[in-house]
Amino acid sequence: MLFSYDKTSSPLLDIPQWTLDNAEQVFLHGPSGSGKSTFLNILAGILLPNRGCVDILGQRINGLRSGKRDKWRARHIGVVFQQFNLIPYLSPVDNIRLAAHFANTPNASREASKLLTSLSIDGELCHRPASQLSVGQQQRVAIARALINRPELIIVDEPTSALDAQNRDGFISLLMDSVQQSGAALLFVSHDLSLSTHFHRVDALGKINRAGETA
Ligand SMILES: Nc1ncnc2c1ncn2[C@@H]1O[C@H](COP(=O)(O)OP(=O)(O)OP(=O)(O)O)[C@@H](O)[C@H]1O
Repeated sequence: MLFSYDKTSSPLLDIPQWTLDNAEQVFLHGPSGSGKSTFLNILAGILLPNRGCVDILGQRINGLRSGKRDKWRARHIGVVFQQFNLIPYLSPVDNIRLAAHFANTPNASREASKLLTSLSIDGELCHRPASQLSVGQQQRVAIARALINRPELIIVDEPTSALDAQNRDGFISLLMDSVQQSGAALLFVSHDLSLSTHFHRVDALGKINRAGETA
């Protein structure tokens, strides 16, 4: 798979092959600007490779039209991005119900409340606008939102960089517990190598990216 933002320049990513097994938990690291977030966006079908293909669960996602790709992502991939991307004026419950709506997931309200309770967001907090939650609470809502459609793959892009060590460890253990319970595969991107001990496999983007070798 080859990718560059500017098609006239040399590729940012040139990844001959990379695979993730069912239920595998992989930590991917690399220096700032090396293309980690870009790689995640390609795996999630938000960006398309210029050449090559991305197959997830037997589906060639770069072969799907944009609308179908969005639907497919909603059903099969849960994402937690750096800024959480919660809708600020919607409550935790409504943020999660919206994600469920995109994937036609049934019983979303009941499931959303169950998930939020399991992540210690309950009572009045569930109905407050997301903008009025603390960073730690927003993270937990983002985890719940990533899990609501029972995705087979969860992609997490360094949501811990703004946290102190205690909150960071809390976030990682909540995430790992939730992912283990759901049986999903997990790809977690960070440049903080100290977090890598929690994972089955550790990959360096520079090792899997041929463009990185020559840069
Ligand atoms: N939309 C864009 N258009 C053009 N160039 C971009 C775009 N997004 C990112 N880039 C560039 O692509 C390169 C890789 O960016 P990316 O965000 O994937 O790196 P990263 O490894 O995730 O970095 P960080 O660890 O700092 O988050 C950087 O040089 C960045 O400036």
